[in-house]
Amino acid sequence: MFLIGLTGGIASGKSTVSEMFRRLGSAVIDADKVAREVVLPGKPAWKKIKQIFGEEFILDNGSVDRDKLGQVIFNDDKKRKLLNSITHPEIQKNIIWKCVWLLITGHQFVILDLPLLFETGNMLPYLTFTVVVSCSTDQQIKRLMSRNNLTREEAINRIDIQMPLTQKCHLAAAVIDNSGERDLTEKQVVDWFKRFCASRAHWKVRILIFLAFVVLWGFYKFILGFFR
Ligand SMILES: CC(C)(COP(=O)(O)OP(=O)(O)OC[C@H]1O[C@@H](n2cnc3c(N)ncnc32)[C@H](O)[C@@H]1O)[C@@H](O)C(=O)NCCC(=O)NCCS
Ligand SMILES: Nc1ncnc2c1ncn2[C@@H]1O[C@H](COP(=O)(O)OP(=O)(O)OP(=O)(O)O)[C@@H](O)[C@H]1O
Repeated sequence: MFLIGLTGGIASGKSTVSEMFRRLGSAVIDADKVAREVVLPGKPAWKKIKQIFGEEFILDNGSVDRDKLGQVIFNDDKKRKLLNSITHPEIQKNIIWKCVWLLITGHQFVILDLPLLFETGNMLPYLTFTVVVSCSTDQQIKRLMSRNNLTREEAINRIDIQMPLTQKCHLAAAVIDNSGERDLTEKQVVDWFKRFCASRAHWKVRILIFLAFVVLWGFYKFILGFFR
């Protein structure tokens, strides 16, 4: 299985790109969705949030008040680290189980859309390849302001708490530029998908050569034993 870590800055276009990979046939694990699953009412992380952050972060219907929690953790390093220490181990476990399930069910390509891939580093040892989705800081600010209804200051603040996008681009094996029109991004996605397919084909050939070698070696030993 090819497990491809997809990351980027906040609102740089990770979901947009992972949706393009999904349309080409990849399975996608979205860490933001997993982060929502692990805080569903009654789950261990939900209990800890209720206990540590307080009842005021739980809505009447029992779910976590995401807006309120966001207002706090995006403005307070200590509280963010605290929330991370509650949610990240649960998110990681859930992702690993999802990967095992996708492996068992025969999926060849899995895109792991993980915003904090390089910040936490937890999933890096399991990945075949890393891809960063990039755009300019100005585009990030504009997209974040219009999607999340934030002020410019709030948007800049959310960008600044993550590792700089330029640094992520240096760490990744590939960069997909999402600063232009969506169809330009899609062309790059198709191109990378073709390369992944070619790379998998190379692996298949290597495995076949190895198996052929093992069979020939066994046959050679058998013949040698026969004439002794
Ligand atoms: C604070 C929460 C409740 C806000 O929820 P909300 O629905 O408003 O935002 P959402 O979850 O869709 O996140 C949007 C983006 O914010 C950024 N972000 C979220 N959490 C963090 C964090 N702890 N540190 C840095 N950036 C973060 C990511 O780029 C993410 O894609 C939520 O983000 C959360 O539970 N965060 C902690 C878990 C986490 O680290 N998630 C990130 C993916 S592993
Ligand atoms: N090439 C593009 N041109 C214009 N708008 C775009 C482009 N790509 C993405 N967007 C818009 O920018 C916003 C952020 O995109 P998206 O949700 O894919 O980012 P993300 O990196 O997944 O965000 P997050 O970090 O919050 O998970 C969305 O409203 C999306 O529709």
